Amino acid sequence: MSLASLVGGFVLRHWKAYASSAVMLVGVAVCSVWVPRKVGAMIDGLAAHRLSNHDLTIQIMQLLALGVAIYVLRVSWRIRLYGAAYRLGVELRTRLYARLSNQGPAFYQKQRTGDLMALGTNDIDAIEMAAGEAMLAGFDGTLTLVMVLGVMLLGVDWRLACIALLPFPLMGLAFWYISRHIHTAETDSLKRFSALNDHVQESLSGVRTVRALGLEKRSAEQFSALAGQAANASFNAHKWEAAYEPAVGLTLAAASTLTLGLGGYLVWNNQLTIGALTSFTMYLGQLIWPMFAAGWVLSLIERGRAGLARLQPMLDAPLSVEDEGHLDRIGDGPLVLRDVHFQYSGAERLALDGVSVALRPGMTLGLVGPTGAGKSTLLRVLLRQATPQQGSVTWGGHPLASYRLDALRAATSWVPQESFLFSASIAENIALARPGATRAEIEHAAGMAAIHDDILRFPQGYDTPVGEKGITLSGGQRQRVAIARSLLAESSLLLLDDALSAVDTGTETRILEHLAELRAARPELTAIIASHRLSAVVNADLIVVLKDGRIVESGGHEELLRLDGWYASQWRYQQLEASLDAS
Ligand SMILES: Nc1ncnc2c1ncn2[C@@H]1O[C@H](COP(=O)(O)OP(=O)(O)OP(=O)(O)O)[C@@H](O)[C@H]1O
Repeated sequence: MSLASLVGGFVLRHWKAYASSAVMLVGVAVCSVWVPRKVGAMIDGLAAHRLSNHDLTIQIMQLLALGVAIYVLRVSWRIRLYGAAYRLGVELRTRLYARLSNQGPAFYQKQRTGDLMALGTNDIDAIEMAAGEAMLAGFDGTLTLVMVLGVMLLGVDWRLACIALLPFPLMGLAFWYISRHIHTAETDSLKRFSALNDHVQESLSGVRTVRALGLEKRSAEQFSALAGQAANASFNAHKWEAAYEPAVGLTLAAASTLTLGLGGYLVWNNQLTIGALTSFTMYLGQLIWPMFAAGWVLSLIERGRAGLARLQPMLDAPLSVEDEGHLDRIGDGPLVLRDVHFQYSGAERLALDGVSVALRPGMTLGLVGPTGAGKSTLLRVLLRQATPQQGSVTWGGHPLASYRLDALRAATSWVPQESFLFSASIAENIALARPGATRAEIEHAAGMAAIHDDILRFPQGYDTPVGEKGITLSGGQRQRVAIARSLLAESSLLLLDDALSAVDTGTETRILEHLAELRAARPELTAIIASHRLSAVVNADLIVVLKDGRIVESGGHEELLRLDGWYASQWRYQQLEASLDAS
């Protein structure tokens, strides 16, 4: 979509605001055009001694009234127009946010957070300016230009008007040349600002790592370099914008010279009065605004076009996970993966290579294997964050893709390896999965996740703020808050992705006991526990060992020990490690 159709469509939808602004603008233009005529008539009246003191006072009062009317109308129409234009920013931001929140991990793997943030702020600001400031200056400038030219041609002297207009085509040529450079410079400026934003976002998110590695100086140098590049790019755009001013100045100087030359000649030959020449010169002065407005509008339009060119691909980016399902209730029946193959884009080998597993409702699957074996990827397939290139996944007798994403998400609770806490209280963080949950339900879930006692020790208990603006929880505490969140959701599929890795074995045992109680109370709850620590999966109904994306062993704990493969050797190793730790 072009900027013109975007802004045009917006103006049509908000035509009342734009139309009332235009009416007020016409009022401003009429009043402004009237002033020089009045001044010219006053001068001629004074020169001819036709004006009495009383007449002069009345005329001066009328001029003052015109000035006040112009002021009031200008303020009112700006308020009206800006009041409408800011809504375009809100609309675009809402669209961008909605699109981004529906994108999956594959999209975010290719995009930089700081860049997306810059799009939502700087670039949309530029587009908003094109619908507000540019429309304002464009309307105002065009109307003033038409009226002033009309009066100059028809109301003062057409010969003067024609000669004064001679330099204007050259100015148009200069404007065209400058605006092309502004577009390039603005595109570069927006890109550089994004890069700077990205650096700030990344280094602030990783500030502890930056400090721990002593990288402050290097990070500051990188920031300084990026800030310098952003400033240079912005300066370059402003340099081009500044080129409008001399073009306007030169055009006006040439027009004034030509006018005074011809005007002087006409006055000398009694073909023009001094008052008319004064009016004409004042009108010429009134052309300064439309000319500056033209430059300003062109540069705002180029800025808006550059912003839209960066924003549009994000709004149009295909969803990395399509939501084309129609079923909104998960059917009864097993969760079945059949010959699932999945390869990340750009990866050289398959992350899942022919995986087949069937889980009856209520079963617990333990997913183990060396690092990089494909455990998290398998969970991502179940979450529909990754779509297998081959094979099928069905749940309750229907392919996963036939469910609506919100239905799937409501039925699934996922605790990722790195759990994220929002800037809110602990209670609010737990209740995210079920916003209407009572305090008793939140505390019950926290008890199941073995975090209740820790929470009571925090300064404000469950109301303690966490996340960026609150206290920092330990990795284990964060994991347990995330587990509490997932248990509160009461969904039918629980996915734990190495979610107990940061808790000690005693806490792990307590959580697993609570999970066993939960499964006894809710026999339909299916759980998949991916873990490096085998103690987390010993009681699972089925344990699957993944290696290089393939299932290399599967069975119950005892069965796998008897098999004496990777699982058995890993079990012995981990048992030995635990006994060494205990001694
Ligand atoms: N986003 C990605 N893009 C490309 N390759 C990826 C991506 N995520 C994972 N991989 C690769 O896919 C393979 C499986 O990774 P996965 O995270 O599923 O393993 P894992 O068994 O969960 O590992 P860990 O136990 O270390 O968490 C690995 O080789 C990994 O490097």
